[in-house]
Amino acid sequence: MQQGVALLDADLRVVIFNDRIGKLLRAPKGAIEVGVSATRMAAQIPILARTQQSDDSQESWLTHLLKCSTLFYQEISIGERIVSLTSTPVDDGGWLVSCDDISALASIRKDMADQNRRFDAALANMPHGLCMFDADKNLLLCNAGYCRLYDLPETLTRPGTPLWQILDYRQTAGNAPVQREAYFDVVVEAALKGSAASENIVLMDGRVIKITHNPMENGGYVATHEDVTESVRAEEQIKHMAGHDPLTGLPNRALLREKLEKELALRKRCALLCMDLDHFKHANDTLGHAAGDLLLKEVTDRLKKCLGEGDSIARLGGDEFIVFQEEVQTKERAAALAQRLVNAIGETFIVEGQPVQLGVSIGIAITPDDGDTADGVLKNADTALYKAKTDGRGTYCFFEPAMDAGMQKRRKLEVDLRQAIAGSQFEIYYQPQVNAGTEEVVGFEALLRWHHPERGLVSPGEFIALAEETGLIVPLGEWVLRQACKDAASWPGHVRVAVNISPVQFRSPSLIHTVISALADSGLSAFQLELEITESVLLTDSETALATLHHIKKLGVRIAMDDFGTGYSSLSYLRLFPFDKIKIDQSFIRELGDSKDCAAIVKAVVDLGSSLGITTTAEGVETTDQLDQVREHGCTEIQGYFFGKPLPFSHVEKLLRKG
Ligand SMILES: Nc1nc2c(ncn2[C@@H]2O[C@@H]3COP(=O)(O)O[C@H]4[C@@H](O)[C@H](n5cnc6c(=O)[nH]c(N)nc65)O[C@@H]4COP(=O)(O)O[C@H]3[C@H]2O)c(=O)[nH]1
Repeated sequence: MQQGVALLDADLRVVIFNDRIGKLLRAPKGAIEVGVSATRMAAQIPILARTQQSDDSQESWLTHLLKCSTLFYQEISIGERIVSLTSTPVDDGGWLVSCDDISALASIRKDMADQNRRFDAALANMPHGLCMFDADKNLLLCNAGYCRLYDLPETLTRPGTPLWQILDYRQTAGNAPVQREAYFDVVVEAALKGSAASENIVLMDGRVIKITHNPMENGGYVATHEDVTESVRAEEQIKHMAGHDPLTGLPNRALLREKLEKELALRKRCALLCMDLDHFKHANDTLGHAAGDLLLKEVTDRLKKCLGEGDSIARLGGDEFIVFQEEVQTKERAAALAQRLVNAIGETFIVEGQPVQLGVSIGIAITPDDGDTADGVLKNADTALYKAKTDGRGTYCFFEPAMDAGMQKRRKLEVDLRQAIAGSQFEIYYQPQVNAGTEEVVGFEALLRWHHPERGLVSPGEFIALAEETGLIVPLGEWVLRQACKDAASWPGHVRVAVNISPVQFRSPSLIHTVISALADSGLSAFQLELEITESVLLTDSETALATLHHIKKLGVRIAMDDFGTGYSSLSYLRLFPFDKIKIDQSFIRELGDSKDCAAIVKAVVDLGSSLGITTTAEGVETTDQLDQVREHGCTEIQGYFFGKPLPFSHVEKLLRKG
């Protein structure tokens, strides 16, 4: 038997006992014997007389036995052991005393108490709110985090508090869910019906609380409440950044495409206005990028002000914007918006105290007529934009299917052009320039020709503009310059070669280096080289352009102003730079016979040239009549079919040999 037992009679004397009791109580020998009284036992075994420290009873075993007749239970520490001591009154007035080693049980109980304490502490320190409600939506328990989250008074945290009472309080405190009904449906009712889920609930004070609720077996639910405002904001920010342009805050291409796809699915009639700022690159280059950014923000503000209700705007990058106009029943509505945009951007901007003039070109496509996919509509609006730009910029243009064919042709030409540059399909033709008096050849103008594998000889009028737009003119122009120098190096020293330099090529930072190395590689004297530029070179960033011109002129290379008279300010540019030559545009020469004005202009230019000591060349002289007139006006040099069409290099050699 594990238990120790002893039976006491009504006089509290031992009637019977087993050995185990003495061992468990660590009784000295003879302390428990038949006939021994409880008082004597207590004297021999002190713990039986000691007042209890634990339990509710403050009595000792002996005191209780002497005055009481109810069951008495004690736990006593004896050395390392915990021993239970139970004294049960028996019917004839005696007691049955039993004791047991409950050390193992006591240790389990202690562990459980510790665990409970730890659980309570964890509950109190939990950063999240935790609450439990029963099936009738009455509070079972909540932790400190829950109270902190909603600033609940203690009276509302007591078990039994109805949920509606807590929510009413939160309503007045300003932190109830914004959509209280929805909160009930998606969280409370769902949990009570037995489904576990997680929901983000927005509160009246703007915070976002993630509520995770789990149904309990008894029909109630337990929920955690976590303040996720910060992470939701961060997530929103990241999402916003993915769909927006950081500089202007406008939606970007990805977001625009998304919106467009949605509208297209509804088959609504909307307008897409694809915009490109005119002269922005120049402003950005001259003012610097910081000012360029300010300018773009200002542009954005102006564009926004032009929009009507339901219209939206996006930035595709650089100086490209898109306006999306909803519900466009008539083209006039889109045209009116486009005109407002053109007018707004046409007004002078002031950036860092500097006036800046921009413009905007707009291509318009209407859905679903001009495309039923986002990419299709965007492409067509872009095609119309290209047309608006070639129509002279600062204007708008609606997409027409015929434009598409033109655009495809242009794309094909671009592909061909790239292949041509890589595959050496170019050749330079040379057109003689003669002295007006002696008719001696003084030079040749280098004119580019393209031997297209399918189309045969293609003239520069068809591809120079495209080469400029795509930037291909830079490598192409460099090839012309190097080849022309190489060819001219075999000519007599007094025969010059004139090479056209495109404004795009002129702005390229490598131009000066290219000129120097073309001369060095070919061995051509700098004085034999003439660069022909048009006034558009000086139109933008004239200070840098003038510096480049001076640098090249210092090398000994001559500079000619081409197409003189076709621009607006040819005359004023003559004051800015000491040109070596003015080439009077062939449009004046062609009209010489019919227009007195043209004759007067040619005369004025020649006079101006002679007073400034500048050579004047009449371009496009085809007839004896034209030749006589330009000679009469005093032109120094002549170029035109009258003296010779542009010829391949091999013919030039023969011509020069003939003298
Ligand atoms: N009807 C008529 N035309 C005449 C007469 N005399 C000359 N022409 C043509 O007038 C153009 C003169 O060249 P441009 O004004 O510099 O105009 C050139 C020039 O601006 C550009 N270009 C040609 N080659 C190059 C080049 O290597 N680089 C650059 N950047 N542009 C070039 O292409 C333009 C056109 O070149 P082309 O077709 O070769 O046309 C040439 C020439 O063939 C004439 O008596 N009657």
